[in-house]
Amino acid sequence: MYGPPSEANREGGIGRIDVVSWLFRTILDVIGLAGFNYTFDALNKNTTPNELNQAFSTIFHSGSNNRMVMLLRIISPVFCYLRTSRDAVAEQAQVVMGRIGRELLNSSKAAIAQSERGIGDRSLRSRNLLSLLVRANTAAGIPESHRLLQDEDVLAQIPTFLVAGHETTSTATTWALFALVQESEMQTKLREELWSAVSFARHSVCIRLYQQLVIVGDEIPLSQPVTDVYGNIHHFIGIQKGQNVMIPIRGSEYLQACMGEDAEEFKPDRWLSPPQASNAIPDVWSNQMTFLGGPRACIGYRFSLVETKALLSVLIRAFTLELAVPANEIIKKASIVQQPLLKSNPEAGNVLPTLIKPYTRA
Ligand code: HEM
Repeated sequence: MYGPPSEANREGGIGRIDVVSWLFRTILDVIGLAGFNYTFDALNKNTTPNELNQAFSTIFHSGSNNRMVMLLRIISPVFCYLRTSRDAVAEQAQVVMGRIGRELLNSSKAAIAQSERGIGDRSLRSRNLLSLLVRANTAAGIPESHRLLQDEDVLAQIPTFLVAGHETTSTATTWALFALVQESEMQTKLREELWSAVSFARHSVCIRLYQQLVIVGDEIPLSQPVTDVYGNIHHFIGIQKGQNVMIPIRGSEYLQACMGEDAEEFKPDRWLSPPQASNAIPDVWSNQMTFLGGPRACIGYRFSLVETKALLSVLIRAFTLELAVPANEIIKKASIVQQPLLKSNPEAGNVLPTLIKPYTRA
């Protein structure tokens, strides 16, 4: 794993880092503070990962075999009976998460009770997803009929926000940087725009090209008839209640019919005037299904976009970035989200080796 730019690899002001691991840590710190006012301190390389960080890593980064089992379990509940050696460890980690979650919930309740009495922390830091949930359920003046969440319901949101809000955003930002390190002209153009503080809207395309999530639903409408391998023409696909459906979000966003012939190109300027046909894509944001659409759409998409924009803004303004390996060395590994791997060394896990150099404005 590549660490921070050390003296050993710092040549001519150039450092070599692994973008994946540093973004992973950054987003963990962000979701900890913004989600529950919890300090993971993951960016601090000198401290041992704290208990929740360890529990979280155990549950969600427990090896490629587990990912395979996880995918199989999504495909069919039968595979839920398949135990892996890591299941017991993951269950133990869940106990730790539950305990810490309860502590966070109790301190959030105590802080809200204090602030209602006009004492305690009234800063922005005391406002986070957990405290908003607790406040919505407990604050004086909320009618009894609106207090719908039990403690267990609130607690269940902690792992939900950690899972839904962590790897998704860190991976989106990783692929955004992957696109930018290969297009030095685009990177320079972006840097100029950022220095002149113009909108970030164009960088949405990085998410469009690389992000992918497995989802579950109960109905598939077809915009055009489809002919199956037996020659039968289908105008709709009926699915049974409880059946799992995988939506190839990434595939839908490469559709030339919607995005034009250059659909596969990294071309941020397309968003200055998006193809008319892309309006047909069901979405909550920017003519793309990255965050899905409709009632099951991502509830954290605005949060995620703000995070990604803030990170790109800070990084691109402060550094010039280059791939530290040839681009064809980076392959994409499909999982819940698609991650980068080194073709010559997949055992190294998800990495994106990158050379960074401080940018000095002329
Ligand atoms: C680039 C980043 C992200 C992507 C691509 C993404 C994508 C998605 C997608 C496709 C879904 C629908 C999944 C399904 O129905 O099965 C979803 C749901 C969800 N997302 Fe995100 N997400 C991102 C970031 C976030 C963040 C930062 C948070 C929270 C802080 C978050 C919280 C959620 C939650 C709670 C759901 C479940 C919503 C529901 O079922 O009502 N997501 N996300």
